Amino acid sequence: MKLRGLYAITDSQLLAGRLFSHVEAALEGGVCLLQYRDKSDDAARRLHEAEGLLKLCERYGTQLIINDDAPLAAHLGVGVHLGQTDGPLTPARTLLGRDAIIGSTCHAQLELAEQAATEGASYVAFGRFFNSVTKPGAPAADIALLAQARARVQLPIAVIGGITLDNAAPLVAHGADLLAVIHGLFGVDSAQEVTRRARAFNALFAS
Ligand SMILES: Cc1ncc(COP(=O)(O)OP(=O)(O)O)c(N)n1
Ligand SMILES: Cc1nc(C(=O)O)sc1CCOP(=O)(O)O
Ligand SMILES: [Mg+2]
Repeated sequence: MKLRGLYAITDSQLLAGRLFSHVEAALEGGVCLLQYRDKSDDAARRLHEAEGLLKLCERYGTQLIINDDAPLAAHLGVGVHLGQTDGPLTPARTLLGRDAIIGSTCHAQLELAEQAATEGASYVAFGRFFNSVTKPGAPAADIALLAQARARVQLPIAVIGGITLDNAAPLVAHGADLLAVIHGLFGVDSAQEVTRRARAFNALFAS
């Protein structure tokens, strides 16, 4: 499966009361990967929501990724995204199997991306490229990093942090494969607008 296009990420506060409707609207517009990102420790709600999102993803032929939680990903038979403090990649690969999609946060450090590739990651993620409402304190990354990453790491490259329709095109032009977006996709009341934005993000990969 080719990892290229919009990588939609949920946010429990932003999507409170409209998680499924806004996610379905995004899927309608086209989503390559959907990440369920819930930073709470409400295990029952997390399981219920992740199961619901998996059903939606299956209907639209989209892969679901669970943020932080490899055991939950294993329970559902889906992929996982792990940050630098979310546990090692190698045991996650053993747990989830060779076909699972496993992503790794590499901030702005090429060495972390090379290590992630060695340890079996499916894609590497760099960021934050712009000011982020969701995670303002994330370490900053510069767009020049992307050409270096392309040369040194043979994996799909995800970019994240403050990405909107107004600033995403240069990231794609400099080698990004996946645009990982929360607020720039879901930060709007109208489900129709979410669908429009999803289509517009994907159109950036058309040429
Ligand atoms: C695609 C993607 N890239 C980076 C992150 C950030 O992961 P992490 O550093 O573990 O931070 P949290 O998202 O867990 O707060 C991500 N989730 N997805
Ligand atoms: C979850 C996350 N990780 C980041 C990193 O740089 O690693 S930035 C970020 C927030 C992404 O949300 P938004 O699209 O609303 O800025
Ligand atoms: Mg994490």
